[in-house]
Amino acid sequence: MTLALARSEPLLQADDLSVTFATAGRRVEAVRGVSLAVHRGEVLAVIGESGSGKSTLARAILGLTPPHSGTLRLDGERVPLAVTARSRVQRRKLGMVFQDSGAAFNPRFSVARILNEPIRLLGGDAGKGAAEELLDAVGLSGALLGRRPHELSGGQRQRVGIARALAGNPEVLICDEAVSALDLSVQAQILNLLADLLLRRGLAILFITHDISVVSYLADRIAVMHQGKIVESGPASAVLDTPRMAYTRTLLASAPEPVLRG
Ligand SMILES: Nc1ncnc2c1ncn2[C@@H]1O[C@H](COP(=O)(O)OP(=O)(O)OP(=O)(O)O)[C@@H](O)[C@H]1O
Repeated sequence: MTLALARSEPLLQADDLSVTFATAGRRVEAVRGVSLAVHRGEVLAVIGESGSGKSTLARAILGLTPPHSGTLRLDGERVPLAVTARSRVQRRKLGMVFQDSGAAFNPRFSVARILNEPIRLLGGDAGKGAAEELLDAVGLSGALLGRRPHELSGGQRQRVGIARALAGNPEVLICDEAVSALDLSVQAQILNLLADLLLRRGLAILFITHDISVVSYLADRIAVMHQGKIVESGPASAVLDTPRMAYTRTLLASAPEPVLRG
């Protein structure tokens, strides 16, 4: 998917990020010294089994779970790990797509309200057809603006989730299991949409999934996470075709056939 753009600063760069949870007298090192970089027009997939630390890594980058050490840069600019007024503004460069975006929507809100909330919050003009433009960007008709989440299909809800993530005009999309809850045919449509947005908007995508069958289509590079660490990374074809680590080979061996091939 990589655009033929001159290499500059990565849009997203994390160095030596670590996150530790202390619960009930037990320390869990969920993310251990993770470094990664994603450039404009590029998809980096982070794969790993459940509990390997993928979601914690995403949450740390988003400032939802502060890391205890490491550095984070967005578009070359250092972002404080702790959430501050300034880091909140800096993190507007990030958009987040969750596994089941619909579950996060207020069931009483219309699609228009779901989209207008972040538009207003980010200082945009919610009255000027911005929500309709967002729907258009994700391949949905403005006719859905009056619908409630339960009146949408799973695929439509995920498209609205992506539209909401785009509301702040982010440069980086962090997709955490963004297609894992969808039927195979709908997965393919959403992967195509993400590929399309990547090219049209010049985004960088960090695509987190336990499901290796979806990464061969979208990912330029793959980082394999195991017990909080990145144990192997490289171009997608190299990691998928000639994995170096036994862990990666086991992970790949347990994967179903790819949804789409790149
Ligand atoms: N808030 C928390 N408090 C304590 N431990 C946590 C917390 N969140 C995650 N963990 C632990 O951190 C480790 C990594 O979890 P994480 O959810 O990041 O993994 P994951 O790869 O995203 O898995 P999954 O896909 O199942 O969510 C696990 O051992 C998990 O139990």
